[in-house]
Amino acid sequence: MTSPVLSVRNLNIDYIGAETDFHAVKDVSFDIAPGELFGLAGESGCGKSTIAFAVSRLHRPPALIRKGSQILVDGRDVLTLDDAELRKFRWREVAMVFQSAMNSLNPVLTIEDQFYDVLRTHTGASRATSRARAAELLKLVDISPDRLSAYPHQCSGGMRQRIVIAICLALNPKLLIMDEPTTALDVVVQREILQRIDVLRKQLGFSVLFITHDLSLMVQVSDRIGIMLEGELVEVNDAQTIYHAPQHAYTRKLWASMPRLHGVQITGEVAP
Ligand SMILES: Nc1ncnc2c1ncn2[C@@H]1O[C@H](COP(=O)(O)OP(=O)(O)OP(=O)(O)O)[C@@H](O)[C@H]1O
Repeated sequence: MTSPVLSVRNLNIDYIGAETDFHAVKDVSFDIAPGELFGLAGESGCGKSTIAFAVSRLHRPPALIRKGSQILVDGRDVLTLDDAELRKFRWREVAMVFQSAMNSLNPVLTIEDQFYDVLRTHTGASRATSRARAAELLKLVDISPDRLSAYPHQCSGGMRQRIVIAICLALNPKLLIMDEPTTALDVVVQREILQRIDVLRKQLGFSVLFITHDLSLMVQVSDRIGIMLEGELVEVNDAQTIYHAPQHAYTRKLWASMPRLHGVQITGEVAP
């Protein structure tokens, strides 16, 4: 078997409180293979975002990762990285698209400058090199390079979200983490963005950790899915099994709680 890009082993995360600690992630283990799109689903508060932040080493106090937890990216434990190693790790190894990331673009910088910021800092790129690379990246997400001179407020929500994804792909990360990346967008735009991600990961070979509470959307785009319940990973299966023959009682309960899609395709293509 090919070595996984991400291997999470016995991950335990607490939120430290004044009175008591809250055990938000309980002994979670899973792998993501190269090029795989792995979905993490479960109701609000089950610990999905806490895992996403830990994998990108963006977790902050009061979140505390317990001893004995391991997060291996390409075999290297990211929990042991020092500050200098972390600067190289972020964007190059793992990039993260947050919930409503479209609002994270700097409103006073043009789209070109937002790319330049990342490319100059991490690769020392000149303005001309950065501009050429930014144009290439925008094309990947179906945006005309004419937009380079625009400001974020001149772009639609869906376009801004795709720009954030393009910036995330600028340094060819091995893993793209998308935490509810399209929740704030309408259904058609959501679908377009996820279709684009599906094409790109096949073309460029990166893996994706995709987080949403929307299981119907998830089965349409994921290879495998992990179901979380109150901090525990209760089932990991391929998308077909999660849809047609869920093994865990909680997965069945999740399905029962949402409108079932008819004619859903789970071959990687999003159903029309
Ligand atoms: N800074 C914090 N301090 C204390 N508890 C927190 C903090 N952040 C999150 N939690 C708790 O940890 C648990 C897991 O939260 P998390 O955001 O990871 O869930 P989630 O599954 O991503 O939910 P959602 O889908 O609503 O984003 C929740 O019970 C939440 O209330």
